[in-house]
Amino acid sequence: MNETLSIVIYVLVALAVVGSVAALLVRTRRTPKSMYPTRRDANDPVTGSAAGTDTLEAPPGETDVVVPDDLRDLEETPAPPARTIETPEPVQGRLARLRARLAKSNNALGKALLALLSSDKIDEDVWDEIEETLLLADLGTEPTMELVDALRSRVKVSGSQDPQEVHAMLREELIKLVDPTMDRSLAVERHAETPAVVMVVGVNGVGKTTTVGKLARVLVAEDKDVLLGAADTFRAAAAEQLATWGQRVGVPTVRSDVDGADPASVAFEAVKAGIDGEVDVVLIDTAGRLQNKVGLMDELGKVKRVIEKQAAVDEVLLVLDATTGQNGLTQAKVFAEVVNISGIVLTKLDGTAKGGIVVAIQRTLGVPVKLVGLGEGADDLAPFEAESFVDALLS
Ligand SMILES: Nc1nc2c(ncn2[C@@H]2O[C@H](COP(=O)(O)OP(=O)(O)OP(=O)(O)O)[C@@H](O)[C@H]2O)c(=O)[nH]1
Repeated sequence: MNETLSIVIYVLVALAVVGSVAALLVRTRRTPKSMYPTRRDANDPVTGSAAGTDTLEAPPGETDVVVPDDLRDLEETPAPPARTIETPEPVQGRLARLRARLAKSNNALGKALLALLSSDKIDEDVWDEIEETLLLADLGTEPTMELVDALRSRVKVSGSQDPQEVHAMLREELIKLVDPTMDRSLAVERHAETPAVVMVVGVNGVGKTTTVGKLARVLVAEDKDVLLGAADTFRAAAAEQLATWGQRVGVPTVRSDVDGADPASVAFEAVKAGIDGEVDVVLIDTAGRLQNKVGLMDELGKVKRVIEKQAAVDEVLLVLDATTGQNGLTQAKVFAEVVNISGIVLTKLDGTAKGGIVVAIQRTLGVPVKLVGLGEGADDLAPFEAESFVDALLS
């Protein structure tokens, strides 16, 4: 009897022990995970993963940095209710579509040049017309002269009037002008301790916010962890516009709800959140500043200096609107005096036959065009490649 009683007691004790261990395990699993509890590695989940059914992940935790007075309301956009995150179009498909669009918008230029070069006899009048066509495409005076001179002497030396041969020569000379040797890669690789930081600058209305949104999509499609900083505190709706772009691909946005808050502080907080959250890339949108307003341009320099207190700025992308032609060049020069521009984003190339501006800008600044905007759609941003650009012009 005694023996039976001890067995029953043993069984009860054993059951109680197993029960409490199980309860402990379940509770441990339910403990919410912080974004990256330890150093991030390849197995960590990607915030805002491109997977079509993912929901938004909470933005990085609070920072312990002292927030300036006018930024008391600085906040990261609260995680919105679960929503479907868009999957950006893969790079290859996007490029093929955009190439076709570029070819279409520059059709007039390509057709005019080929028609001229196909004439029975390439005489002085034809050369004059070629010159005029290139100038109208915003190639700029010096590059136009160089190209026409080079082509003339090649045609003379070869004695060829065969349109196909002349076309091939024109292609080669144009590629030389666009310069395939320039490094057009984007510096978006994370450093050991800090994210890559990309600042996007330019005058108002050129497409900065749209470019930041499109670029975030490209990076998310490449499985990068991205965070946006809305340092455009000048235009009230800009932060909202940026946060909407971010939400679409599941990327958090650091912003201030105070109108006219100090943009440098917002940029600082964004980079801080990027460091704490161990993201790969922080993209900073800035206000469209009028390049003739000295105060605003000084402010842009300050934004950069403040960011650099915590992390290197890897790219400063100057956004220029291709439809503004030579005016864009004047803007570019003023910006280059305030910050070191590392690359150009040429937007609205879909709406102009003035693709020649690419050459003029690169010549003036000595900085490569790295990206081109070819439409208002979310995936209408393409890396710039000299050869395919020229092929699109001449197709
Ligand atoms: N067709 C075309 N439109 C574009 C392109 N990029 C931007 N846009 C449009 O240009 C307009 C201005 O774009 P935003 O991104 O708001 O310009 P922003 O430079 O941020 O403007 P501010 O915030 O006022 O400084 C919007 O209507 C965009 O849809 C492009 O590559 N092609």
